[in-house]
Amino acid sequence: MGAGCHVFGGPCKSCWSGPHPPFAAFAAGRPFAAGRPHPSSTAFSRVPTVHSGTAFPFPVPRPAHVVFSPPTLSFGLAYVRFVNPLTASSAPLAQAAPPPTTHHRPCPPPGQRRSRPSASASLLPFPAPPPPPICVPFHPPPLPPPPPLPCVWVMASALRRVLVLNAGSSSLKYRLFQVDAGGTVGGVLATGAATGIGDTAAGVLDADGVTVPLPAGGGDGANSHAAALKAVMARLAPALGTPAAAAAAAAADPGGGGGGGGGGAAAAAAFAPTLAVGHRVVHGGAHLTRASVLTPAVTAAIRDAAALAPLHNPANLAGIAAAAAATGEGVPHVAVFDTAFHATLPAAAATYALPVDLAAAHGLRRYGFHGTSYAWAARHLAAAVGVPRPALNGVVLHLGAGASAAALRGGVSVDTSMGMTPGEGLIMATRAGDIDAGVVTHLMRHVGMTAADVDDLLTRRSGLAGLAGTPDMRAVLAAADAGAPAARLAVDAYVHRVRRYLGAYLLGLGGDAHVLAFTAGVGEGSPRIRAAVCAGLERLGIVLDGDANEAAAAAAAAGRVVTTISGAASRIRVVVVRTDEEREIAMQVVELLRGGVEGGGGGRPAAAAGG
Ligand SMILES: Nc1ncnc2c1ncn2[C@@H]1O[C@H](COP(=O)(O)OP(=O)(O)O)[C@@H](O)[C@H]1O
Ligand SMILES: CC(=O)OP(=O)(O)O
Ligand SMILES: [Mg+2]
Repeated sequence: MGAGCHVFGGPCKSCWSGPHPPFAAFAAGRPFAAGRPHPSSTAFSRVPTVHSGTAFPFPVPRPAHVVFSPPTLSFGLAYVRFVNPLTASSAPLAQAAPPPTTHHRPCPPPGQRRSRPSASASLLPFPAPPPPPICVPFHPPPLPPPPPLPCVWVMASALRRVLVLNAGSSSLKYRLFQVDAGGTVGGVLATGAATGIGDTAAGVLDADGVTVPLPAGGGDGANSHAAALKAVMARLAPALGTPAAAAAAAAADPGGGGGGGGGGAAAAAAFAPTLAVGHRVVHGGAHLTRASVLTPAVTAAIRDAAALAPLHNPANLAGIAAAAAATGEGVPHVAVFDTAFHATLPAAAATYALPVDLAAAHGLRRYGFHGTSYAWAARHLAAAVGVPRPALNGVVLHLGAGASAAALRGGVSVDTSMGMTPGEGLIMATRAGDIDAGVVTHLMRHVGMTAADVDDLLTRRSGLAGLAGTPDMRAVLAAADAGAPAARLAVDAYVHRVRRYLGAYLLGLGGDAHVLAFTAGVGEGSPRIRAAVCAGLERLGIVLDGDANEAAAAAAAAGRVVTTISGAASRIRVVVVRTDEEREIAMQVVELLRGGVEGGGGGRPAAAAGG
């Protein structure tokens, strides 16, 4: 960090010697111009040492691309320099790049050892240096390079809206939030979801309750994320007010009226850098352990991690590329990682019992997912239970289409059921969860399946879909009620798996849990599953109140985030948390850009981070 550059705090003498150019531009009502590079853009010393104590000692990337440099303290304003999220051209960005993941290193002939990996490439805190690894060739699928964006300056305190994009494999959900002058994420200005992306049939965009077909046969391909994003940005143009979004609206609706797509000229005129975009990114790999402004280095690391989350990261990257192209310059993009919340996993919980050299060379370890949902739960549970967050112990069950469990000790993740990929752990809508690795080799040796076949089987054709013929728990429960044996077995196996993890985590917490929380589609929607999970656990201190359990959905529908469903005799408070991953992402975006609290996704509670 350059002398005098007080990250988050004081004047940045090494950046600006005279009036601060972006502030001058802002004061004059002009869009901010590209700034000259910060002379010390590897500086960002306020990132808390999440690798202290029991935390996993991974190198925490220092987001060199973000430099808070208030020029004049009397104004109380902070500027954030956002460099190009997607190109890798500038020298400071190259410095910021995380260590290369080892699977990109060239391999010697199979079976031969390669030279010892560098310290920065070692992923686990092994006490003794491991022997040189045996090389196993590993080739992640190639992904197209994202489009370039120029450097921009944004005044963080000017943020008034955050667009959150959650790009799934076949869907693109979005929500546009209002942000007030104090940085509080407020009302929803627009919401919607594009579905059917990648299908041969036409996809649809459901925007604020209005369903429209996605454009088919366009120049950039029908039913692609890019096509869906284009349609979404056209709908949002009046609210977004970026020149690129306005141009998209004008192109989609040259008449300028109706359907939410008009107003392009007005939007362009009203352009101001008051918008940020938050992206849900499922896998951040070993190095992206907190919400990060998208830079070439960050984007490259997400691409590296795509091999570990093949259902999710490629879709996330497609969403990022399409959104960056749609918003144009002047808009910071921030990635919020599912894996980040689990950066605190102790080594014992994150380690696979594999040869240490092989694991280190190839990043074979447990990461954990659904961290945005757990961060949201942790935000709300401490207050609901009445303990400070750094003292909060409990178990959270995120039971959605993808499902996982997490144990929180001291408000941070100390164990979780998903592993290197989001395939481990609980039975899910279409994923098998835990399975003997021998099943995989058996299928390959004796059934003739390829790795891709097994991937497809375990991630898309298993779970509830494999057991009961439908991925939807509501349909499975209805079939079970109608007496279908396969559906009954599916429910029993599902509940059995959840209880296996619940028991393990309660034991891991030494019986000292304040709270058991259910969240996500099944966790929030099904009193039956909640009751089955909690049945007979009175001696462990878990006693449901049947009426409260049945009434929880109504409380959630009325806007309540945490609803208690346990009775007075319950030592452990049992609750339903209405998860809101999009709002959590928006909050982390604002927190990051304003330089205040360092994100609930950072694996440490805000208080411990000193924010
Ligand atoms: N009332 C309900 N009872 C049981 N399951 C439900 C209910 N509502 C939704 N679900 C299940 O929740 C799942 C979707 O959960 P959600 O958290 O929205 O998943 P995701 O975000 O991973 O797509 C679906 O598989 C659906 O079957
Ligand atoms: C990580 C994961 O499984 O996400 P989802 O539940 O959205 O599929
Ligand atoms: Mg989900």
